[in-house]
Amino acid sequence: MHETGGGGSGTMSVDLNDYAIIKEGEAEILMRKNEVFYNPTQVPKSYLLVLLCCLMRLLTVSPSNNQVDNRDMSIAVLRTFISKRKHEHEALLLKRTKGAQKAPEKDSSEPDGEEAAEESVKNDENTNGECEVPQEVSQDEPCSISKELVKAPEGKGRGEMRPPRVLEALAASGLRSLRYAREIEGIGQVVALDNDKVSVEACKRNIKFNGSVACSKVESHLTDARVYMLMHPKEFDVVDLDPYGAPSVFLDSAVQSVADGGMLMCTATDMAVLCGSSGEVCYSKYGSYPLRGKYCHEMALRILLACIESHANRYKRYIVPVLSVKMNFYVRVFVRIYTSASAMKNTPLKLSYVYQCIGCDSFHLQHIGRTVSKNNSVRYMPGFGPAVPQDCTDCGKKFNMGGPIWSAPIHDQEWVTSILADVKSMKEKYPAYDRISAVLTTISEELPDVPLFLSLHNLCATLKCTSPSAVIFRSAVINAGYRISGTHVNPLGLKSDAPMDVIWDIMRCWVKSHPVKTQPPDLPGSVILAKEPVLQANFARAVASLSKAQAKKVTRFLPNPERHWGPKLRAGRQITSKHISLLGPLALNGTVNHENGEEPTAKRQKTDEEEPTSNS
Ligand SMILES: C[S@@+](CC[C@H](N)C(=O)[O-])C[C@H]1O[C@@H](n2cnc3c(N)ncnc32)[C@H](O)[C@@H]1O
Ligand SMILES: [Zn+2]
Repeated sequence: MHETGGGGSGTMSVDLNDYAIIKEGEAEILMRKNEVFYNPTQVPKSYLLVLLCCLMRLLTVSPSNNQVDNRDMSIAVLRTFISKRKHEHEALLLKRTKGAQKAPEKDSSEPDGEEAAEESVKNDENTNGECEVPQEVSQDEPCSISKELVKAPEGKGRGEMRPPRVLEALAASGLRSLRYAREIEGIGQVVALDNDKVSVEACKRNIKFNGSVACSKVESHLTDARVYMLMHPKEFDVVDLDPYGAPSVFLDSAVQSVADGGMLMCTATDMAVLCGSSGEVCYSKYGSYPLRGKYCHEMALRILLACIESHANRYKRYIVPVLSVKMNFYVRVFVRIYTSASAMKNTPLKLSYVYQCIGCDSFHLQHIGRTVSKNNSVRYMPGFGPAVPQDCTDCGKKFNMGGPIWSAPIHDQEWVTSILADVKSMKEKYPAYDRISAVLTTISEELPDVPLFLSLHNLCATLKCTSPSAVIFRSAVINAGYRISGTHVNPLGLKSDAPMDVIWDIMRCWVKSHPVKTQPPDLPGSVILAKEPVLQANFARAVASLSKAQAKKVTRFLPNPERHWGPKLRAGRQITSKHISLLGPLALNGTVNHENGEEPTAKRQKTDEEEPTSNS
């Protein structure tokens, strides 16, 4: 028998023989042996599905868990968040001290960013939507740091920073909250919610099992997270959403619960929806149309960001993404949230529609909004359109239109560098070190201002030619005067600021020296190759054709850790013949086939239904 207690929350008798102990990082959680289902993707809300019963034999289990990546990455981001916030706080105090010295008659009641934002809102209401702001108001600078930050209820003196409070809105057994509390120095209270009674009981048991630090820092509540977040506006420095499937129903309340300058961390695992298996479902959940293609996972990230921004805008708030990752079979974004009615006007500049050719997969972005600068002011205008003619100038086919997507940067490279440096300095603290450091390394080399990416395989499939090596192709792009990088989303993806006509010219030149068999003349590839290239591509190897990490042979991608790697069923669900027909026979292994269940096939069958009807 084990008496768990402490933190003033009473004691509880637990017969350890009934449990397996699952350890991850410094946290340990108890799983009932006779019920245990250790879902390698999520720690379940109930443990009915007995597929991995061999685990029951183990007393202590080390999770081979791809959710570990998710939690490790979140811990890494949180560590950087705490250190950055400290610096911002010190800078704010310094600014205030200097301000007070310059104008001693002004006291701390001077409007700060938040009050200024409120004033800006009032001004907006008075101007009846006339969108002009003085140019000297910085368009990009996050303009408010929470007043709460300096209230320091737990601090010793005025101006001391309060330890960040974290809300894990969908906590299940509490493993994530426990890791945050036990592993992150300087963290404040962690509130773990779940609307499932069994999960909350498990969470409470686990808090006690993890000893005094956990007991003093982590609290667990049985409640609907949406209601709780609405009841606690701007109260949490960090809100973590890690749902089964789509986070969309939680976003509206989550964006309201984050303090100014705070962070929202949000996972979405409904990749099939976000990647275009049923565009209308994606539209109903996220307000954007996905497009099927090799870049669909990056598009998924950008759809999620656009959706969060749209919820934030409803409350005169806006987001600043610091890190957006596609890992395994989910996407997760880390965004800061600020309040400013004037900065919010920039949102349409950060969103775009995407036109994707149904014949050759060329894609083009169209911004929703633009600005016009005149004298000392900026005027906000709708974007110019259309960005493309009715028919693709490369192959003559029609376009599908997707989006809107977030087309501004999805990472803050300074943050990425700090997170990566921090992760490397504490290697042993991250069970998923290899994976998260590889992802962060690749992200650190991504072109920050290029949304979406090309697939060399797709280009070659369209032309039906052999593929140049990535190094040769990258060299040709660089030699043509453009930039190119990899993407963490896809080992074969290439981000470039070269326009599509340049890309096709490079490929036309490649085909001249690597001829293709004659094809029917109306195929997109034949139409493209029928034109002479304007640009004469130079395939001589360019110095920058390998990224720094590639040149140093630093790992950028890891192979999947096991066969049939993919999302598991929601905990507690039985696999039935219905699932097998939906998910394929591999579902019997508890996995959804990654290729079939998650990502639409690369070169899809183009059906008549996919062709947009003509306007006439
Ligand atoms: C994927 S699990 C969370 C996993 C956890 N974050 C981790 O890292 O181990 C999602 C949890 O959300 C809970 N949930 C679903 N809807 C909820 C709601 N409206 N309010 C609170 N919890 C909810 C479920 O009961 C489930 O335990
Ligand atoms: Zn085309």
